[in-house]
Amino acid sequence: MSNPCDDCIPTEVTIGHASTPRGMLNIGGGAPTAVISSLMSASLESLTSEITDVAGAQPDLIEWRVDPLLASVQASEREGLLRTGLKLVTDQSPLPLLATIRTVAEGGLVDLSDGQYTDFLAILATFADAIDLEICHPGAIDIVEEIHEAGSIAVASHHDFTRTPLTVDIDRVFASMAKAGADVLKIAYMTHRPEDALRIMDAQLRASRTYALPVIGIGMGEFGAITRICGHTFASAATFASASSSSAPGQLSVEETRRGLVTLQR
Ligand SMILES: O=C1C[C@@](O)(C(=O)O)C[C@@H](O)[C@@H]1O
Repeated sequence: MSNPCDDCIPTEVTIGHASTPRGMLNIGGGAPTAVISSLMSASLESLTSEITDVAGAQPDLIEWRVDPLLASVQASEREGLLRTGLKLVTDQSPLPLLATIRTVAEGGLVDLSDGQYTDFLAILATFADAIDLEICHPGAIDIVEEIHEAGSIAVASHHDFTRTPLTVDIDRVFASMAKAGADVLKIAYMTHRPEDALRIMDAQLRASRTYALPVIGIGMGEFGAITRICGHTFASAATFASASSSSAPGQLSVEETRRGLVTLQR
């Protein structure tokens, strides 16, 4: 069967570098939908074993969710912990690494000042292969260039853990991400009915045809499960799956996700 997205502008983004032990991964364009699993450790002690567990599930890329670790200590201790954790994770991960600080405003665990959020992302960009950038966070747009100069990839993101926004609002979010110069555009919204999943897949397909960039669309919750396996049909460059622990409601395991992706990709 021909690719349903034949009329899209082909795009491929490389995450990581062949020169590191983590290697590199191409997403978007003709590449199969990549599977990403998250590290959710709240302590340095558990990070090492979690890396082994997550890598053992064989995703294509590892997301380090830094917010549980940062939330475990006082504000004054956070930068030191971030630097130590970054060294540990980049040294030990056998796969390319996406570093994410999910703030409370977007369903995560840590609340940072605006300056601290962007400062921490700039530190992460010096070693991590890709950086999640909450596009609505004040100052986020201003550090896209810094992320690029550090040799990393900017994955613009927008999350709503309560609902799926209206189509017009999702389209606007994608437009602001592309305008900011992001390399990958990602949305993740809570679904409560089948129509929510349809809206996400519709918007992600349109965005992939509008911008020459890889797009990731995720529906959280029960009705969103289909969005996690339909990447080939509806042009989602990557998806998230649980390995050692789940980082969002409705995630399938790496194995289930891969089986679904392979079944629908024919
Ligand atoms: O953006 C996402 C997607 C996600 O929220 C999900 O629903 O799988 C999981 C998060 O860890 C990740 O940063």
